[in-house]
Amino acid sequence: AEDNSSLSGHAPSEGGAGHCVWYGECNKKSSTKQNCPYDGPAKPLDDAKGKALLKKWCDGVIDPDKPMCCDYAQLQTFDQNMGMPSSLLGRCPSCFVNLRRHICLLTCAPNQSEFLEVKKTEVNKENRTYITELDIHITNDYLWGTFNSCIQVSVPSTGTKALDLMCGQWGAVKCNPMRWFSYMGDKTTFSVPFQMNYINETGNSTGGRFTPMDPPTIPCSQSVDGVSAACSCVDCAQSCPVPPPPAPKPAPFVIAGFDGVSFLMLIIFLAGSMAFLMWIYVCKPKNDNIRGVASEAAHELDSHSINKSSEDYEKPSSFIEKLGANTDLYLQRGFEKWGTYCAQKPWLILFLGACLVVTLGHGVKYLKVTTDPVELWASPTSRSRVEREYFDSHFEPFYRTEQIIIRARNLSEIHHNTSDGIVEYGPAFNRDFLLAVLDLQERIKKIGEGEWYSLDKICLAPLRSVGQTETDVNECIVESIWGYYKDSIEEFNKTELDPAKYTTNYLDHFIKCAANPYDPLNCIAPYGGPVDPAIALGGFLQPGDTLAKEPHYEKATAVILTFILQNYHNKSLLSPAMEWEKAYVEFMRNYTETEKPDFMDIAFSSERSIEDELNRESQSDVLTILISYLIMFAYIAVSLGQVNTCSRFVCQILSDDSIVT
Ligand SMILES: CC(C)CCC[C@@H](C)[C@H]1CC[C@H]2[C@@H]3CC=C4C[C@@H](O)CC[C@]4(C)[C@H]3CC[C@]12C
Repeated sequence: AEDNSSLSGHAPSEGGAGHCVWYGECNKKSSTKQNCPYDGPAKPLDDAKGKALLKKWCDGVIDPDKPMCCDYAQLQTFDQNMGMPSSLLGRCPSCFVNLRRHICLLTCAPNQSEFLEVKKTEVNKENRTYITELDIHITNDYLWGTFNSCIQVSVPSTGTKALDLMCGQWGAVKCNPMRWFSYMGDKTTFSVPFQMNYINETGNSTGGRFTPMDPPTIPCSQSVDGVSAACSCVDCAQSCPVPPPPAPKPAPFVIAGFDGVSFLMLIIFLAGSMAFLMWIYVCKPKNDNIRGVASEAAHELDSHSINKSSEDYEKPSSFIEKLGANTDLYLQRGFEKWGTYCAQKPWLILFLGACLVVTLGHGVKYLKVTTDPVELWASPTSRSRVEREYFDSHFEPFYRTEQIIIRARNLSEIHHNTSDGIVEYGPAFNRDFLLAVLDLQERIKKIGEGEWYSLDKICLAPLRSVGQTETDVNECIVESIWGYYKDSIEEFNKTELDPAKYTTNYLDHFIKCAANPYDPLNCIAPYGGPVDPAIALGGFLQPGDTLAKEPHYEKATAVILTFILQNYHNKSLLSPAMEWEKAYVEFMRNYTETEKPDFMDIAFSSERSIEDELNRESQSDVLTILISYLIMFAYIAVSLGQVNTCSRFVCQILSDDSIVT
């Protein structure tokens, strides 16, 4: 190898036009070709096929009719090498166009020397000199613009991000523009012909000799030509629909620093009481007779007296009044007779009464206490209920969910040293805390083991093969952060070294999986599917944040375990699930009361919890209702039954005077 520094160090030619640094291909390197150094003016491209290739890849960047620094052979190599990035990034045109622009300029721009500097050349067996190392001066704006437009592009066939494959060992999560471009410029990377050192505008050691390449970039949320569509939401966060910001809360109603409503009520109460007292003590005429309850003269009350008929009053009564008084009279007489009869034949009456109660009481057999919230709170004819019914009977209802929310208590944040500086993790990432969560999760999975209602028989296991007879709990969907570590402490304890020699551990692994839960190798949970970080973690949203804005999952303060069970429209198939849920609630109650470590705060719920609660409430009501009925009966017996001796009533406290009517 010969260091050919004479090729470098061109001052931009007069008029700032620049010239070529290479032209044509001089050496073959496995699948790609290495260019020949050429230090002269650009040459016109006369080849029609070459122009077609330029139109295909560099439309609008390189003018095919003007002289340039590439020949047809180079354009062919270019064309051959674009297959791979095109299949990875082609889903998102703006990203791909951005990336292509600099490769076009690099390959063909007539003013190459303004931003390219050949650093090393070698001579091959045929005695031809070819380029092996090159500096590319490029602006930060371009690097960041292109990076930002490509970072989220996904590769659906592998379930990864395009930059997982294009950023070398960094993967998409730890990729940044410099890491990405240096990987693409590394001569050891497949299909890269020579070492290309991307030198960004700010890190200039060139002393202004070069004008950095600065192709314009298009954000991924914008269309490339104003006609075609922009990149989809999957490939570009900026393209995702943003929910309208919530309307600002109305200012609280406050009077003199107090809650407005309470304050007004207090004023009204005080004014009312004042007015009432004033009226009593000041305005009320001394000899005014309030028409009282006890007034014998009061017409209305007195009209109920059975001893007088309506004619006994001086004032003639209206028809309605007469009707009322007569009805009263007949009722009174009728019941008087009936009462006397009962009192004369108490045993017969008691016997007949008992018979009646027993016969009617048989209806209790058909009594059903409704605890299904849907039955209770939705009208059977409401449209949503009818539609739900139809859906459920054809496709089965939504799964049964069992959820446990575990919050870290009195644990501090974790500071983790990474190649991107110190990253702060929320207390939910405390090692002991997570291990305790795993322990709890595994014990819940074992509830009912070996019984007819064990979890593996009732859970939702979508990846189980049809007709499979042997079932395993590990096939059950469990949405838990431990899915990222395959529910294994060994996986959890694994550490690695990243390219910058920083140790990476479970924390880095989490960041990687939160960014791409579908990563088939590293992040897929044991059940065979992804774990959504927004469901497995809690407490990571700062006030005002939404899930739409790439939340910082690593700030989580709580973890959530979700177990998903199969649900059936046909309620009779639900008994194993009901039984398991009962055992689960029992277990959780016991765990939170006796075993829960101090650093955990636990809340749990099961699908049957609402029904259980309704059941419990209606049962606790029974006692209340019984007692109030007893009191009512006692009152009626005492006040209407003319009880006048203590011997007839057990209650000694009630003296004759107070109850005699
Ligand atoms: C898949 C990954 C990581 C790499 C993706 C970027 C590839 C496609 C880029 C990076 C560097 C690029 C090369 C840079 C320089 C030249 C020399 C030119 O005369 C023909 C094109 C050619 C050969 C480019 C082809 C495309 C290329 C290989």
